[in-house]
This record gives sequence, C-alpha cells and structure tokens, in this order.
Amino acid sequence: VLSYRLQLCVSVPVAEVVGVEEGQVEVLPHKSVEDTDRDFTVFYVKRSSSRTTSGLLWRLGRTQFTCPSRVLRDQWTKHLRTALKTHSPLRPHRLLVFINPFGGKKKGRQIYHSLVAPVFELAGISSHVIVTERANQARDHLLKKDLTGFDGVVCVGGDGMFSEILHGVIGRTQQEAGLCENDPAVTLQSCPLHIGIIPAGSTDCVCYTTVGVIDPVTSSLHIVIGDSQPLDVCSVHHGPGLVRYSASLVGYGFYGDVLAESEKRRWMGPFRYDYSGAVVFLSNRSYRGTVQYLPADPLMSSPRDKTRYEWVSVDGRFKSVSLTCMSSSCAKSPLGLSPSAHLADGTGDLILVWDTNPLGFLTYLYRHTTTQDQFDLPFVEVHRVKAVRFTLAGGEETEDSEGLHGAMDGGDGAYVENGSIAGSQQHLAAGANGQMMTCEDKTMSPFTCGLCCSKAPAVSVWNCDGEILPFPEICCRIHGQLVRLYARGIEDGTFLKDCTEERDECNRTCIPPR
Ligand SMILES: Nc1ncnc2c1ncn2[C@@H]1O[C@H](COP(=O)(O)OP(=O)(O)OP(=O)(O)O)[C@@H](O)[C@H]1O
Ligand SMILES: CCCCCCCCCCCCC/C=C/[C@@H](O)[C@H](CO)NC(=O)CCCCC
Ligand SMILES: [Ca+2]
Repeated sequence: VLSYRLQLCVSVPVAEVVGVEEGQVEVLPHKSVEDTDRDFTVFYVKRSSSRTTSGLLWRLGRTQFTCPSRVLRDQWTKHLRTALKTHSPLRPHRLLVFINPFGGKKKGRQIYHSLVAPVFELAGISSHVIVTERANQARDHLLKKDLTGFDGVVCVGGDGMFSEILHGVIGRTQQEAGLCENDPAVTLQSCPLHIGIIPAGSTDCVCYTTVGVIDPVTSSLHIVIGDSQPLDVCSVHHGPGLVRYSASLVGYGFYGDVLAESEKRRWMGPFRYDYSGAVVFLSNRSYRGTVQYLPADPLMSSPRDKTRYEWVSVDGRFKSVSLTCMSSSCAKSPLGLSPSAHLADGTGDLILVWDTNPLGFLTYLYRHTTTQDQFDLPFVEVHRVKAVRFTLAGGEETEDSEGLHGAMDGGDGAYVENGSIAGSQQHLAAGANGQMMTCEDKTMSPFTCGLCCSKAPAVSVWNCDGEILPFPEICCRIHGQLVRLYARGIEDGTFLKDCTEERDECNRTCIPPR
C-alpha cells in the first residue's frame, strides 16, 4: 500500500508498477522532471473507468511521494526497483520493434512515437526500432539476423504484421532446433521470444482477442510489465510442405472470397472488408468439398464406438469452412467467430456452415455482431479439433481439374485473384492439386471472371489470417502454446461457472482479477 501525501490511499500490486523515478515526474504529453531531493514518482497500471464492450482499457497512473529525507527517498526507490525485478521476471529489458508504416490508417509511426515509446522509456526498456520498407522485411530479419540480447519482438501494425513476426519467430526457433516445419506430425518447439502487438492495423483481431481492446497504451503496458499469454498456432500444409502458420482464421468460401475481393481495394483502408463482404454476400456462393477433422475431446466419443481420435469425414456444399485457434474477436464481432474457443488449450474450433439460403446466411453473419448464438442454426455445426484436412469433393475434383484446362481455352473454370501471393494482377485458376493457371481475361475480378467464363467459380481460396492461399487442398494441425504474447487474455473479472481450466489454458471470461 502506497500512502499518498494528500491522505489518499492507492493500492498497486508490485507486478503492475511500471517504473519509479526520482523527483516529481510527468511523462505525457512530454516528459518533465522537477528534481527535488525528497520526492519520487511511481508509475503504474491504472484501469480506466470507461468500459469497453469486451476488455478493460489501461492507462498510466502516476503518484508522487515526498519523504522526510533524501536518504529515505533513495531507500524507497532502490527497494521498489529491486521488488520489480524479483516479482516480474518476464519484464523485458530489450525489445526489437517493427513498425509497418502502411498498416491500417497508416498511423503506425505516430502511434509508436507518441504513445508507446514514452512508456517503454519509463520502464527502462531499450528498443531497437525498425520501420519496415517492404512486406516480409520483419519476418526475414527474424529468420536471419542476430537476435542475441532481445527479450521480445514488438510489431506495430495489424494482423498481417503480426503474422510476419509469428512466422519469423516460429521459423527461427525450429531452424535452431533442427526441426522440419514441413511435416505436420513434427512437434514444434515453442518460441523463447515473447511477441508484443501494438495495434495499428485494420482488423487487429489477434490483439482484440488476447487483450480485449484495441488500444496502443493498454498494449504497451502489458508489454512493459511482462504479461505472458501462451497461444495456440495452426500450421497449414499443402502437398509436401508447410504453407503458413495461423493464429486466428483459416477460412474457405465466404472468408476466402471476402479477402480475395478486398485485396484489390486496399486503398479503401479498413472499409474494404465491409464493401467486399457485401459484394461477396450478394454473389451468394457455396462450394463443394470434403472436410476431415480429428476431434479434440475424447469425451465426445465412447471407448466402444471406435471413433476416439479417428478422423471424421463430412462431404457436401458449404457457404464457409472456418478453423480458428482462438475466439477471433474484433470490433465488428466482439465475441468473435467462436466465442468460447480457448487461446492456449491446444485445440481449434472448426465451423462448418452448410449451403443455405441468403437469409439464413445473413442471420448467421449478423449473429456475430450480437450476443445471439451463431451456432444455434440448423445449417451450422462446430467441432473442437486437433487437425483438419480439406479436399475437393469426390467427382468435383476431376470436374475442377478439367475445368482448369478448359479455362485455358475459354471453358469452365475456377478463378481466384492472385492477390498478395505473387503480386501479379492475373487471375489464377486453382485446381485440385494446387496447380495454378492464368485465365484469359486478365482485367476482371474473380467474380466477373466467373461470369465471363459463363460459370460461377467452383473453387474458393483460403483466407489464412488475412493472406490468400490459392489452393483448396490443405491440411492443418494445431500446435498447443507454440508462442507467447505480452498479454493476459481478456480481463473482465468474471469467471465462467463451468470453466475448469488453469489460468494459462483458459482464454476469455475466466481470467480472475489480480
Ligand atoms: N513497408 C511495408 N510496405 C508494404 N507492405 C508492408 C510493409 N511492412 C509490412 N507490410 C505488409 O503489410 C501487410 C498489412 O499490414 P498490417 O497487417 O499491418 O495492416 P492491415 O492489413 O491494414 O491490418 P489487418 O492485418 O489487421 O487487417 C502485412 O501483411 C505486411 O506484411
Ligand atoms: C449484417 C452484418 C454482417 C456482419 C458480419 C460480421 C462478421 C464478422 C466476423 C469476424 C471474423 C473475423 C475473423 C478474423 C480474421 C482475421 O484473421 C483476418 C486478418 O485480419 N481478417 C480478415 O480476413 C478480414 C475478414 C473480414 C470478414 C468480414
Ligand atoms: Ca485454442
């Protein structure tokens, strides 16, 4: 308990003290120090009274103390600094910071320098800052450069930027451990570097899901006090190799189409998703396929039914197929794609939305924006899984492959925009084997292209955390707690009554107040 000289009482856990400074110090908007012999200032995490729909906003609290003598003041500051080290061993000392100057509303640099850097400085963190000049620069840096001395990596940007960091730290860890990332059966090594996210993107889904708010100051405070939240990661494989990792959404059909459509409209900023969502909804597509999944929960089966840990296969026509390792919440959908998914339980939730009429699908989508259960619809099913495979359904496979060749001479075919993968503006035909061929008409979107070739596309693309994967056949495996974030899950002080998870394995509403 810290006694404040105006007789107010402020109680702050040592774990939430950000820093201690001699004198009467102010930090924001600018640092100013009035150095008096007997004063010191304590900075700490203060929960804001303004409540958001999901998590709590954190602010920098500040309390000044006056001691009877300078000697006593120096004893206080020394002891407090020692206590910080002892109580919070995961507090970072040195961070590698990547800023994407073009993410979201293009305010990454400003956000970092005005809101985040002062908090880092106060906490005595030394930061090496890199403003990226190209996509994948952060990933490549993490894969190749010397990372000695860094405790964590911070990305200032959106989910795409987080994904770069994710690939960098996972890849580097496996390289150093001599493990093969291509084999979905290999148990990957969890990464020693913590990842911090300063939200400055369009969806900021990973930040929203792990912190509960999109707020750079809240996130910077989680980083400086060394909060640690393990996170499940899904590896996505195609043919013999690893294609990508995903922390949030691996989605085929609706979410793949929205992404393909929105990549052409990056100039619209975050609004591109709303616009593309409407375009794709109106195109009323569904796709055939076979989904195989490995159920995660042995309680779902009995010892006599021979289904324990065996692959289950479903075949049909889907509006969307989504796999998410976490709830995947965002401002549009505060409870997320799968509201009770856990951040670090080693499983993912597979959501199958069977073909339905437009009103039914709209109801499904709309429920994401409310507290109504989006799974309580006759055409939706959800499974907690360890692994998923997707193939084009039986006869469809041949049909599509033939369609591909037909596309070359103007026949039937399935078309996707190449989007960010190879940077080309041509349309690619994605076949059962992932082989890609260009469509004759290089000027139209996949949707009009479907029309120009007289048939709506039979094959969609995968949306993997906001990146397009232009081949339908994939295999996914969830790796439990592969990375750690500077976060603590959504902090709202209530417990789910039926939750039996340990804190580290639980996700959202079960986090006890500290
Ligand atoms: N300097 C750069 N120039 C161009 N692209 C970059 C640069 N730095 C990073 N990128 C890429 O920009 C892409 C998008 O960035 P980011 O995720 O930060 O913003 P966003 O797409 O607006 O947000 P969200 O991913 O939350 O929807 C990332 O995939 C990243 O690889
Ligand atoms: C009538 C109202 C209907 C409203 C429907 C709202 C449905 C919202 C569901 C939210 C799902 C978020 C899934 C997160 C995906 C991220 O990993 C990814 C990368 O940032 N974002 C997108 O692909 C961007 C994808 C955007 C999809 C809309
Ligand atoms: Ca999970």
